[in-house]
Amino acid sequence: MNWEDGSDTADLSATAGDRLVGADADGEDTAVEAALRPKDLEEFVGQEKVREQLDLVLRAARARGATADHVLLSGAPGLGKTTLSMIIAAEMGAPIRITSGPAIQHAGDLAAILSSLQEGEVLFLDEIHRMSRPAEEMLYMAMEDFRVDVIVGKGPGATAIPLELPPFTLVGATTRAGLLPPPLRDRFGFTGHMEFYEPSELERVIHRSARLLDVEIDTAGAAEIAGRSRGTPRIANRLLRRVRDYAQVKADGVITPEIASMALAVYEVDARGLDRLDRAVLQALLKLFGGGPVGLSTLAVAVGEERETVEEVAEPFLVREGLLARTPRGRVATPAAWAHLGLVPPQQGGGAAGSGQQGLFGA
Ligand SMILES: Nc1ncnc2c1ncn2[C@@H]1O[C@H](COP(=O)(O)OP(=O)(O)OP(=O)(O)O)[C@@H](O)[C@H]1O
Ligand SMILES: [Mg+2]
Repeated sequence: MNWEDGSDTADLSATAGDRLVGADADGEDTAVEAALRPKDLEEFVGQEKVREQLDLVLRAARARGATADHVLLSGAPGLGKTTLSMIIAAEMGAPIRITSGPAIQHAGDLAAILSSLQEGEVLFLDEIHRMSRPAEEMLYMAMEDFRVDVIVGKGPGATAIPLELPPFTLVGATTRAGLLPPPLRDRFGFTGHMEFYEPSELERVIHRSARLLDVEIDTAGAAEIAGRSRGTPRIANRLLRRVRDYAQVKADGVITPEIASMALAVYEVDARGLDRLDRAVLQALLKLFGGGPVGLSTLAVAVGEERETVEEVAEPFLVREGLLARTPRGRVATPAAWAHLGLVPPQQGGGAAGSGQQGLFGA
């Protein structure tokens, strides 16, 4: 069941995938994550709103002896969508079938899966926004009427044979809810939006994982790792494993805040979770362009990366952290960016001489 091996998420994951702070799953994550996944809602850390709402949906369905309504989970990579889908099946005492949008090329692929579902089964459709059009249309009918039309034959002689399906629960996951066509979105009875996690929640994730991995960690050590995990449990678990390696090789295996920060210094993950690429972008923006505004292409050339890498790999987190802003005139550093890199912003506006460099780049 190597469905999460990332082979269908080509795009930028080559660049993003080998980053310690990348949110997409790499090979090692895939292997370890199964063991670290919470098994029920009780164990699932944080996401209070989604958890409470989902708990009601599932309890009510159980009380009625019915199959739960279709559920859509949206949120950034690594926040727990796959985990939650498995929890839904477990809470309903139902088996789960796992597939993904890109794996369904033809409507026929989907028909084959749907027609083999058992009553009450959970069908997890990951990256549901990447499904083909014909498959999507077949899914509409399956979700609403538990029926599909299987097309037999080609051309004018083709006929549609209706096929009844047992009631099932579709759990769709997407990192891009905005890309879902409204008719599809509307067919979900419940939509859960996963938020980035608070550091205190990530600390709980880290303590839990440390226990499962049989690693000793103190409270401050967990806090140190949590603060660098970019609001994402997957990253927290990955950093924990790297810090554990360091603690094992360089110390007595116990993770203290000192060990955590020395370990993460080796991996160039700073106190705020920025890595080498993030800092290179900020540094170029501040040191070469006086804090901007500067165009994306120019910034990319300055750090020796592709435009897309800067835009899609580095910038989203920098923007989220309030370190960088995208403006119509170009990329601009915020005061927090200067502070984070320990640099002093050039004097703004005032008629003082000596700000020649500033003038070159506007502002
Ligand atoms: N709320 C949580 N509590 C504890 N651990 C969590 C939680 N959410 C996620 N994790 C851990 O983070 C890892 C990644 O979670 P998961 O695979 O469910 O993310 P995802 O949202 O499906 O990511 P992707 O978009 O890449 O598919 C798992 O190992 C899981 O154990
Ligand atoms: Mg997933």
